[in-house]
Amino acid sequence: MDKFIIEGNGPLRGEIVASGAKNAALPILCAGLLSDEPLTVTNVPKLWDIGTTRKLLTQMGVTMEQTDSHTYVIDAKPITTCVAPYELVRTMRASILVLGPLVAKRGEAHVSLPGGCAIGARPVDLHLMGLEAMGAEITLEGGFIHAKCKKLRGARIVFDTVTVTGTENLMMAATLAEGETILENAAREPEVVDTANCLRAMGAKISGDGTTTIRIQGVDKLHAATHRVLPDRIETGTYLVAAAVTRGRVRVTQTDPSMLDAVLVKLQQAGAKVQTGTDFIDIDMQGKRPGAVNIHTMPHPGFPTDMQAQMMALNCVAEGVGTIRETIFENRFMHAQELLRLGADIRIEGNLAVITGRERLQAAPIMATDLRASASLVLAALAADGETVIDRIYHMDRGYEDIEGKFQALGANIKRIGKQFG
Ligand SMILES: CC(=O)N[C@H]1[C@@H](OP(=O)(O)OP(=O)(O)OC[C@H]2O[C@@H](n3ccc(=O)[nH]c3=O)[C@H](O)[C@@H]2O)O[C@H](CO)[C@@H](O)[C@@H]1O
Ligand SMILES: C=C(OP(=O)(O)O)C(=O)O
Repeated sequence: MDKFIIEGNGPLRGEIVASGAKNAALPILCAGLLSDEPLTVTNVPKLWDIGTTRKLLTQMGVTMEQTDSHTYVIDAKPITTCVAPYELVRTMRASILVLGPLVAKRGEAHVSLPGGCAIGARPVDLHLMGLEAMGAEITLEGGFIHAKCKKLRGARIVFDTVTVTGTENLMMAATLAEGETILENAAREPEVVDTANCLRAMGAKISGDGTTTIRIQGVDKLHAATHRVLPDRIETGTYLVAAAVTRGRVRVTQTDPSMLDAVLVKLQQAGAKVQTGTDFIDIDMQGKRPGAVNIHTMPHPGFPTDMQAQMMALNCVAEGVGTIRETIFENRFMHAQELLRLGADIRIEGNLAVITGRERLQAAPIMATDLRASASLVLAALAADGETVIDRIYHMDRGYEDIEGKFQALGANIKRIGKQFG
């Protein structure tokens, strides 16, 4: 199993390019199932989850041809089966995103129930409730969701909890339904908007994405299109926090600062000088130790839960006491146990973490438990004295392209032992 060896060696300095967003690329690749004509997707990040999506689609008979390092052409015309098997779904929960497109276009779907994961139970009841409201017949048997419907019909669907993939799944399904679908209390994440942009390029009639009410007027069919995936705001944010943790100065280019408002405000509160252009963000700690910040995770445009672990790493080395309240997932503090092993001072009370910053952390062998937890451990290791070995970093390969390459470009002393991904 791959490990990272990281030696904290002072401030990170330099420039990196943001990759395409994992959480937009995944629904967009699945949107290819909605048409019998090809969908070309560019700026697809090189990640494990993209490889898993490719396996998932190709085992259905769909072709997903890679035409250059970051471009895929999906052709769902030759589809032979509408099954998403357990072996793939269990490694990537976002596999649930094939459910809506399959029922809408093919009239049936058989998707393994994703089950719980390291960050919480993560049920999919709202995805199912929405499809049922649109006329699908849903049964659960043998660990599978079986959904059937000759033709979905438009419905008004009210989410009692904001769900990102739930919004995307139902928005995709509604593009081919009869009549109008209204999604209330919809997720406003930029990745939902990017998915809507791709669907519109395919001929879908969608309005209101980016607000809490999305309206979709069903059409008979979707057509060929090309779409560029938007930049990854969480990857961007992770490198900005890495700069803050190491008291460095970093520029992230080919990104979009408008998607990171809540994160940039917190970095400024931590003492960072932040400057933005249309497609870049500069952060400069001017050699100073960051100050502790208080975080409360919220659906977009609030502070993203996917940046919570990284901010905990920041608070571990900050001056003062910072609190983090996780309101989206019930079990997303797994990184805290490992940060403690590096000498951090963290007290957990339910969904609240109280962190007292330490001037320095000390290297120790630690283990990654989920994607963003891994990122927080890398950041903490960069600010620790000595050589930290992080095990199970395959989690990080799910969501960060060329991790070592990008950190090394910023001057970090990081190397991988084991088999290089890619
Ligand atoms: C591939 C992808 O885009 N993943 C993101 C997506 O995950 P994902 O879409 O799975 O997360 P959701 O937005 O659905 O989850 C939000 C909350 O709603 C609950 N819930 C969700 C669906 C449902 O049917 N019933 C229910 O109760 C969840 O358990 C959780 O407590 O949004 C999360 C929240 O921003 C991010 O952390 C993930 O990175
Ligand atoms: C939790 C995440 O991803 P996923 O929903 O794919 O597990 C994430 O990107 O932080």
